[in-house]
Amino acid sequence: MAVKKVLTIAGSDSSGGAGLQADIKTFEEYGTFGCTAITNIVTMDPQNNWQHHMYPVDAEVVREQLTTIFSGDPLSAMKTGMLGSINIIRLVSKVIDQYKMKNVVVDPVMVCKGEDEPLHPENVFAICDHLLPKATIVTPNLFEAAQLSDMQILRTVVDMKEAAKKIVNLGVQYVVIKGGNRLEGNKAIDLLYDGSEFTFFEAEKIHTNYNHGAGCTFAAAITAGLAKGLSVKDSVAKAKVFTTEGIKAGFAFNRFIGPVWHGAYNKSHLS
Ligand SMILES: Nc1ncnc2c1ncn2[C@@H]1O[C@H](COP(=O)(O)OP(=O)(O)O)[C@@H](O)[C@H]1O
Ligand SMILES: Cc1ncc(COP(=O)(O)O)c(C=O)c1O
Repeated sequence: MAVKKVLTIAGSDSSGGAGLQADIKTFEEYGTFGCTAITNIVTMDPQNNWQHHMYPVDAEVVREQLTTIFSGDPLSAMKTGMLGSINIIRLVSKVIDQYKMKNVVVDPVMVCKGEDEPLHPENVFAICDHLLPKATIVTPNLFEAAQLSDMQILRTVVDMKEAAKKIVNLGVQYVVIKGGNRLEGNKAIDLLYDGSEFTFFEAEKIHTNYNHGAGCTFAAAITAGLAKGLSVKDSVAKAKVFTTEGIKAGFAFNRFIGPVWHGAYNKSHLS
């Protein structure tokens, strides 16, 4: 059987843990073939407390990358990460229609970990208007879920349920809200909602700071699972285990940051 082609439209994280680097590493671990359209190049400054700098790619260049990618056989699934501008969000929306894409995973990246303001608040509205009605699943963390649902910061599972209902009302088929490290308690709880049923996915909370790229890895794993024909629920269940293994194997990249290791799941399951 031919290998399944999958796409990420995302920013580049040169440190290798997050962004499109996380995505293609994860796609590869799942045995799928990853294509990338780069929207931003993110650099981090070790002389300046790891301050992030964003170098946006022109929307026209993103369009050319997408034309390259869609010039062959159809893709089985796609995900979006850091999109950066309304023009790029609109472009992605058009491409989903033009190529009749199914299995669309939207990771509504608004901040890099540790920050608490959306980089571009206007993009939140554009994601809601142009992407969510066309997406199979959206994968916000607690902060992003609060932004999408126009709620205050989410603190409890009850808050997560309320936000999930509001987000599905925006037109997306499924939402999975990642409680992760930020939810109080000793479990990392994620909540999947399809408009009628709530499903919880739980793992022991791992006490680590080395979880850079966990969100990207989780969304990329869902994307690859869908491409391989898993249901949404099974894709999320497998992505949860895949990401948890990655976090357990996280390591210090330098004194500022520690990425997950995308190869951990297969290493532990194959050896
Ligand atoms: N410390 C942790 N222990 C266990 N699972 C975690 C931990 N931190 C995050 N996760 C899980 O990793 C996945 C990504 O979540 P998160 O890190 O919150 O996303 P993001 O990178 O978008 O903020 C989710 O399944 C979440 O529950
Ligand atoms: C390009 C890019 N995308 C996404 C993210 C978000 O990463 P995470 O998966 O840790 O939330 C980052 C964080 O640095 C990034 O640089």
